[in-house]
Amino acid sequence: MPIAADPVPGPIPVRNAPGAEAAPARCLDIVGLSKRFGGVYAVRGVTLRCAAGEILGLIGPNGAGKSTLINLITGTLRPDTGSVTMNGRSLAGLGVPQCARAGVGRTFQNIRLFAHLTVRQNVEVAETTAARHRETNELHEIDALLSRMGLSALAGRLATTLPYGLQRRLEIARALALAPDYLLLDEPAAGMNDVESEQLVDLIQQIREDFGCGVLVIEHDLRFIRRVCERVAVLHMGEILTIGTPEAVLEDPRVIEVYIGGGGDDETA
Ligand SMILES: Nc1ncnc2c1ncn2[C@@H]1O[C@H](COP(=O)(O)OP(=O)(O)OP(=O)(O)O)[C@@H](O)[C@H]1O
Repeated sequence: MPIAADPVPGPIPVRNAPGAEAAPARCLDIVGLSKRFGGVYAVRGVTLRCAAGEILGLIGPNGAGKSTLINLITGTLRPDTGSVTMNGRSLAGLGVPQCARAGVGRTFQNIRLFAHLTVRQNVEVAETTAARHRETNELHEIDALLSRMGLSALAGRLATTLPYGLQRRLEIARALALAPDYLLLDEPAAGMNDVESEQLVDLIQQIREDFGCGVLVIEHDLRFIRRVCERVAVLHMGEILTIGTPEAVLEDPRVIEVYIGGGGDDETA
């Protein structure tokens, strides 16, 4: 029998929505960030302000430096120069767990769930960590997250037995359990069919509304980026080529040249 997600419920009452009175400024600031491998810059002088509650896209052809940038933000890699701050707090020198505790949640290009744990346990691990280090509320509780992501009925299944699209959703649920101020999604629509991808657009927008966190989306699917993002930054050879609205960016001749015309990924819209 095919495995199906529960219908995703409507909005949960908002507590930390953008503009809510007690909401902190949840900005992710990247200033002059550089990283070299050998003599080659993977990321060079990148400055990017991810505004509170913003859904910001990060695109660029293969090898542009997107994964390196996300790894620098999340503590997987140490920058050679530059800084990353979350809510004004420097993440310099912090490792992966400390960055997560500081408010940076992420998913991975190649899904990295705990294979030997159930769907529920995968979320539980993150929720337990968050309860010790972050201010959480009822939205971050395991059952609420599973319900929000349409995974309640699958809670007892081993995570890796889920279809690909649902594993991606589970990764988002696990990242949200950490009560992040900023959520970094690395190719969240990869491997999804059109229907799943469309549902994911709605889900990401709903997550932003409900949880009040900003979202940085790395994605090759430009149709997806156009639908979900308010601004898009283009990375090319490790540097920011341009930042703007999806319409302006995707029609920019320089972007078409390096990203679409240059043998990059097709926009299938
Ligand atoms: N650990 C590493 N050692 C050496 N070079 C690396 C390493 N990681 C990345 N690079 C190089 O840095 C550059 C940027 O790679 P990166 O993976 O960040 O690009 P990307 O935009 O994420 O590409 P893709 O879309 O294919 O995932 C590439 O030239 C890559 O070969």
